[in-house]
Amino acid sequence: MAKYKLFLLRHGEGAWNIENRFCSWVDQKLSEDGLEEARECGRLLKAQGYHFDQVFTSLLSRSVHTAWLVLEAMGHEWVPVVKSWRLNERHYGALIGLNRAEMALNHGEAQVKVWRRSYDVTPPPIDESHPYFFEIYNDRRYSSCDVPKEDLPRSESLKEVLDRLLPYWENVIVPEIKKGQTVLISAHGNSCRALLKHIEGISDADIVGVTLPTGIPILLELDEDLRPVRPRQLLGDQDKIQAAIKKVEDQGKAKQKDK
Ligand SMILES: O=C(OP(=O)(O)O)[C@H](O)COP(=O)(O)O
Repeated sequence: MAKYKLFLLRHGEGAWNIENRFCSWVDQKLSEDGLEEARECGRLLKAQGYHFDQVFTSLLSRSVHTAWLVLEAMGHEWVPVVKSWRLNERHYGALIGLNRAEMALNHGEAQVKVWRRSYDVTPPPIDESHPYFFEIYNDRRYSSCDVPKEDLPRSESLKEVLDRLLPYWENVIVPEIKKGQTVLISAHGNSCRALLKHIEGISDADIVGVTLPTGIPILLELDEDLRPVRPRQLLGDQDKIQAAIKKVEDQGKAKQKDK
C-alpha cells in the first residue's frame, strides 16, 4: 500500500541539450522547446489531479525555471520552492562544454557511455585553464552553500553525486515527505538518476541502463520507509517518452549530427 507520492523531474530541454554538449554546472537556460516541455508537464500534472506542497530544485536556472513553469501551469505559483547545490547536475569536470558526438568519434561510443552512465567513473577534474572554470566558481550562487566554495566538486562520478545528495535527501527532503507533504524534485538527468538508484535500490551495473528524458514527470509511490511499492511511472504518452529516452541515448553516438 502506497503511503507517499514523490515526483522527480528532469528539467525541460536546455540550450546545450540541443548542441549536444555536456552542460553540467554551466548555467544554460531552457530552449524554446524546453519552456514548452515544462508548461506541458504542469498541464499534465494538473489534468491528472496532482498537487505539490513543496518543490526542491538545484541552483541551476534550468531546474528552477522548469519548477516555476510547472507551478504556473498548475495555477499553484504559491507553492514554496527550495534550492540547493546538492541537487545540481553531476559535475562533468573537464568534459563540460564538449560535444558528445565528437567525443564518440575521438574516443569511441563505449568510452562515452562509460563517462556518461557508469556508476563510479569520475571524469578528469576541471581546472583554471578550462574555459568555464571562472564562470562557474565565481558565481555568487556558490558563495552561500553549506560547504566552502573550495570544497565544491571539480568533477563527479554518479556515486559522488549520490554522496553529496544523500545528506540533503535524508535531512531536508525526507522529513517533509514523512510529514505528509507531496514533493516535486525538479533537477537533472544525473541527480535524478542518483536519487532513483538510492530509492529503488538499483545495482551499480543496472544504473548504466537508466536514461531519463527531459520534461517528463516520474511518479514514485512509496511505503512508510520510502521504498517503492510499484515500478516508477513516467507520466504522459508512452510512445513519446520512449522516443525522448532514445534521443538522449543517441546523443552519445558518433554518427549523430547536431540539430
Ligand atoms: O547537464 C546535463 O544534464 P541536464 O540536461 O539534465 O542538466 C548533462 O550534460 C547530461 O549529460 P548526459 O546525458 O550525457 O549525462
